Amino acid sequence: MTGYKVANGNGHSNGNGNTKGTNGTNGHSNGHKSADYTAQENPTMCSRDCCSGPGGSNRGNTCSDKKGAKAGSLTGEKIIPTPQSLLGNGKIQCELTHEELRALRVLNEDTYPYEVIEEIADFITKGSGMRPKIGIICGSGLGSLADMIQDPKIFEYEKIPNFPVSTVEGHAGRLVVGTLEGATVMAMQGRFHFYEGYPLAKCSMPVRVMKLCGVEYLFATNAAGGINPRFAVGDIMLMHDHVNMLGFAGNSPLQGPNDPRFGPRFPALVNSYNKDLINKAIEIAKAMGIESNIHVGVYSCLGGPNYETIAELKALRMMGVDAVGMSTVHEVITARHCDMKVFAFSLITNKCATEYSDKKDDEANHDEVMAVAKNRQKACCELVSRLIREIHLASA
Ligand SMILES: O=P(O)(O)O[C@@H]1C[C@H](O)[C@@H](CO)O1
Ligand code: HPA
Repeated sequence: MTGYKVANGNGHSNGNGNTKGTNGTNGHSNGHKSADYTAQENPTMCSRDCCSGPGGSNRGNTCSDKKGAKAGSLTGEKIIPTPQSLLGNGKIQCELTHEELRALRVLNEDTYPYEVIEEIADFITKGSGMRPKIGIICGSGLGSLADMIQDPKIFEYEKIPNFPVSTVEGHAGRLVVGTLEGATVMAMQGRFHFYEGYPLAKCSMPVRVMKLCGVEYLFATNAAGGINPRFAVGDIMLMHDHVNMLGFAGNSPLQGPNDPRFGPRFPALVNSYNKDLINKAIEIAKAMGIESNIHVGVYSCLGGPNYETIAELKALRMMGVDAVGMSTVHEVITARHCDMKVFAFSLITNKCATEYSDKKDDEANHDEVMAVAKNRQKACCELVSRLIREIHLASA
């Protein structure tokens, strides 16, 4: 390993296992045409595939006319508007305001336009009266990182326009803006995971919000399984690289049209993890007396929500992966795309078995992940706050 001053030599060992739908625009012939609908004529709308599925497939064939739809029930069931039926071909008029329609469209889109991200960032900077310099993403069970923030302004995700919501235990679902060690920061207490059903661009959209709020440094943390046999539960692995397994499968947060206001079409990802910050973190760990619990290594993100099979873990190890999780990589890609400096670490919450065994102990589980995170939150908080202090002092 080059470039890192790990004194205990127990860190990274590279390599070898040791160390949308449109509404009724075609095909719909059973009595009603989407273009005929107005709020006045028809306050309710059929939500079946025949009306609201892609292209109006007319599959249901039970929806005979708009009179039937207006009555609100054709077969005794309640008929409700759907996003697809409302957003179809632009000819539909309904009682939703322009803003509500736009919000529905954004929630149904995979990617967020620059202007929408800008609006979210404005909402946060105006609401907090701050332009934070450091963004923090709290991993599973590591929400206490955000509890350290002084004079916090708290934004519940559900109250932020066009923001997704957190669905995972251990991810509170709020954005905390304030100061930490003198620096202005914003922290996500709860991130979005691919397995929650969000596309990767949506999972990492908050990183772009951070950028437009003024954030220059991204601190991303996660709970991860240790594959490197030298890692113990409770250790911290500073990420110096990653293997993007979702990318191997052709999935990226940068897929789709590229908006150059965020960054280039083809960003380079070598040196994604800031070496100076890694070295500073190692120095801090020495000063804290936890040097023997610190490693530098390679993280890989799988889609989850299932934990990995033994064969998968063996394969990851052969690829040089030291720790495995279900997040962070797409956030880092998005951050590097818009030229943020990145510092990221994994808290090793469980050891991953790479040999077959009947021992139940070998099975990862989320309760254990949360319990270990709770136990180690103090050390993680101290590492983060001391590093932020260094950044702040260096820029003062
Ligand atoms: O958000 P992170 O990556 O810290 O959460 C990890 C991965 C899964 O969400 C969960 C599994 O226990 O913890
Ligand atoms: N695998 C994937 N994600 C995880 C693990 C794991 O073993 N532990 C915590 N998050």
